[in-house]
Amino acid sequence: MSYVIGVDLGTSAVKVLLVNQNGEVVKEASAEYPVMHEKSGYSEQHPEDWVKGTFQALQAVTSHLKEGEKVEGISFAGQMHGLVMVDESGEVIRPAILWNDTRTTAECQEIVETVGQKRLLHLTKNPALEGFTLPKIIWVKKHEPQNWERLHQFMLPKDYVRYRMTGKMAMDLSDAAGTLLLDVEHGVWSKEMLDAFTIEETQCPQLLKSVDEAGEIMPEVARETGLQPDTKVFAGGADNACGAIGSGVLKEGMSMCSIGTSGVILSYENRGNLDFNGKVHYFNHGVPNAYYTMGVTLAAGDSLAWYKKNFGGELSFDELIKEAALTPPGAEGLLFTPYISGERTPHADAYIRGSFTGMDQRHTRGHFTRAVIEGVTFSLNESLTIFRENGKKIDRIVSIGGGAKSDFWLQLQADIFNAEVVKLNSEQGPGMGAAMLASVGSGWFGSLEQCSAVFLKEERTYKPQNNEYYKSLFSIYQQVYNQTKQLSRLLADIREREIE
Ligand SMILES: Nc1ncnc2c1ncn2[C@@H]1O[C@H](COP(=O)(O)OP(=O)(O)O)[C@@H](O)[C@H]1O
Ligand SMILES: O=C(CO)[C@@H](O)[C@H](O)COP(=O)(O)O
Repeated sequence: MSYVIGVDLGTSAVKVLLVNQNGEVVKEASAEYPVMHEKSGYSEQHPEDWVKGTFQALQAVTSHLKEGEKVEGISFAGQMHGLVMVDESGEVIRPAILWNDTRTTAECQEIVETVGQKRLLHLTKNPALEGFTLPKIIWVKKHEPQNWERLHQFMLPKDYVRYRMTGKMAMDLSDAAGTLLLDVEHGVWSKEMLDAFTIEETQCPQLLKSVDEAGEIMPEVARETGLQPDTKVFAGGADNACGAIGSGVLKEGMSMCSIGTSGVILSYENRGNLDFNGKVHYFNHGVPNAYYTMGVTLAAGDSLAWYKKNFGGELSFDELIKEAALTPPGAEGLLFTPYISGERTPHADAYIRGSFTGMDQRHTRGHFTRAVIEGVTFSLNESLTIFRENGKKIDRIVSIGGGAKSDFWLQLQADIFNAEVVKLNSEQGPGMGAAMLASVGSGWFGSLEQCSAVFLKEERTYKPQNNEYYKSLFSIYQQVYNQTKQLSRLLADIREREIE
């Protein structure tokens, strides 16, 4: 029997899937790692934790292989935008600065002042947002010149893990799109952007397509992970691009919702030369010559994880959600906004912070849990609303990520989105998408479409039931941002004050 492996280097954990030729996940393993928040708005991880976790999880799945069985190909999906800096000898220079780190508001302003908003959108298709990679590079240049001096190349998270397996530095187009240095339409590094910020092209890795081969597994890595040295390694892609592949979002008209640490509403685009005026992210797909647009909630699953850690006691996600399901829709007047790390879509605002509004004597933990889940889903509905207001017809959404483990949350998505929500045989879209890239690269299928016909199976569809009720609540939710914006600004000073 032959297999492929999909690695999803998420923010909360790395998840590794061993997949057979029928697209069945025969073994999966994961390893968690911490996120460090040294200051408000800061979010960092140690790349070594990713490598250790990935190797452990790989060992756990390969130990399942029987005599004569073989992993033919491996590929990667990864949390996007995170800045990994390596020196000439390939050593990591400082911890990675992640996608949900929002320290770079000043650098975003600098980018707009230097290039001009119109030109920036023309060149990169995207606005300057704190989470993207270029502002992080400028921040390091400015605040840590000693680290900048040492930079040989920068990479994104999954590229670093792949580099540690193959010894080759590379980046695929779908992930490079989130750096703000790529000419997204033409799929090349933008010389104008590089020159504007005096970054050498040699400091940017070689660009590959997601399906391209990206080196061979080094012998010592083969020993440590249980992979054979002749296992083919494919470039892979951004977790959302791979999530789209693993959701079957492979043609115009198809959409996905992902609730991982972040939350995403994503829609397929055939063309790379449309103008969304920076309202949504516009990136290269993992499908060759295709694109996608998406809106991002910074703390989607992360809001629930934060809430569980601080207020959930010993309860599991399932147990907490069981309590929430006993409370009525709307949590009897309790509203949550998920801005615990600031926000991206539709409010690109690093200073905004979350809120519970409407707390009442009668409210219990179940109400709070429901409010968190509803608030996150309202936030995603704001992205969906942008798409619909721009003429997209979205009445069917494939849902993936940790949030899709919960039937309650899937039904709530259908109710709030007013669309059919589809759950697939695996909620692990990015890992499945990476496995699909490896299977096409290994020659099992002629295209990702052919692969999806075999690999992806719809398990259940959730139909909207309670949309009218949620519509009125959503209009109240939409007011909270403007009503709390000024308060959040005032509180920012207190958040940032050092404790003596
Ligand atoms: N049983 C569950 N029900 C609902 N949500 C869950 C469950 N388990 C995990 N989650 C949510 O999924 C999130 C993790 O999703 P995942 O896709 O693994 O994230 P990432 O790829 O960012 O590491 C958690 O933060 C949590 O909010
Ligand atoms: O920043 C973005 C997309 O622009 C995030 O979606 C990251 O890619 C992290 O993804 P998860 O860990 O939540 O899957």
